Amino acid sequence: MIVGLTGGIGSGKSTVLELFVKLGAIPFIADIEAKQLMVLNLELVEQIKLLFGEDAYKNGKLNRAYIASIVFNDKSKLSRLNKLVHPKVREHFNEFVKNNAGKIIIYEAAILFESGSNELCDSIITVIADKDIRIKRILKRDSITKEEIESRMKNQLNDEEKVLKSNFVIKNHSLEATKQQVSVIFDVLVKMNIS
Ligand SMILES: CC(C)(COP(=O)(O)OP(=O)(O)OC[C@H]1O[C@@H](n2cnc3c(N)ncnc32)[C@H](O)[C@@H]1O)[C@@H](O)C(=O)NCCC(=O)NCCS
Ligand SMILES: Nc1ncnc2c1ncn2[C@@H]1O[C@H](COP(=O)(O)OP(=O)(O)OP(=O)(O)O)[C@@H](O)[C@H]1O
Repeated sequence: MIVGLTGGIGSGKSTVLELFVKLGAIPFIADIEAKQLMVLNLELVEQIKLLFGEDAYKNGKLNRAYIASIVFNDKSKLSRLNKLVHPKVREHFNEFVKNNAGKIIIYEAAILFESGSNELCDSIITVIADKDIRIKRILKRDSITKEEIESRMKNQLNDEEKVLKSNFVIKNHSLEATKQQVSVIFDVLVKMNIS
C-alpha cells in the first residue's frame, strides 16, 4: 500500500513521517532520493551541468544553494530540473515498492501533487500548519531568509488545494495532537491494507 505524505515547506512532514515509522510504516523520502540521484546518476549529473553549468557541483557535491538561487526564481528552470529528476526518482521508487510488497509505504514529498506522484498513491495525507508558524519553524531550523522561504512557497500548491485532493489531513500545531492524529490514521491504514 502506497501512502503519499505531503505538505508545504515547514509544515512538519518529516516530523509526521517519523511518527508513522515508529508505528511500523516504511519510509521513502523523495527529496533524499532526488538529492542522492543528482550526485550518483552520471547521466543526470551531465544533464544538470548542461542546464546550470559546472557551478552546479562544488567538490563533487551538489551546490544546492546555487541551484536553489536559480530555480526558485525561475519557473522554467525549475520545471526543466523537475523533468530531469522526477522520472529517475520514480524508477527508484518502483524498485522500492517491489522490495516492500504488502507493507505500508509512506512516500514523502513536498511536491507530491506538483510532480504527479499522487497518481502512484492509494491514499494521501496532507500536513498543514499556519503560514506564520511554518515560517518561524524554518527560520529556526535552516539558515535561510524569510524571502527565500516565501519564494519556495510560491512554487508549491497552497494548503486549500492540497486538502481538497487528500484522504487525510493532519493539522500540525501541537505535537501531542499530531501524535494522536497519526495514531488514528495509522489504524485506518492498517485496516485498509488488510482488506
Ligand atoms: C533546488 C534544490 C537543490 C535546493 O535544495 P535545498 O536543500 O536548498 O532545499 P530543499 O530541497 O530542502 O527544499 C526546500 C523546500 O523547497 C521546496 N522544493 C524543493 N524542490 C522543489 C521543487 N522541485 N518544486 C517546488 N518546491 C520545491 C520544498 O518545500 C522543500 O521543502 C533541491 O530542492 C532540488 O534538488 N530540487 C529538485 C529535485 C526535487 O524536485 N526534489 C523534491 C522532491 S522529488
Ligand atoms: N508540532 C510541532 N511543534 C513544534 N515544532 C515542530 C512541530 N512539528 C515540526 N516542528 C519543527 O519544525 C521544523 C519543520 O518541521 P519538519 O522538518 O518536520 O517539516 P517539513 O515539512 O518536513 O519541512 P521541509 O518541507 O522544509 O522539509 C523542524 O525543526 C521540526 O522539528
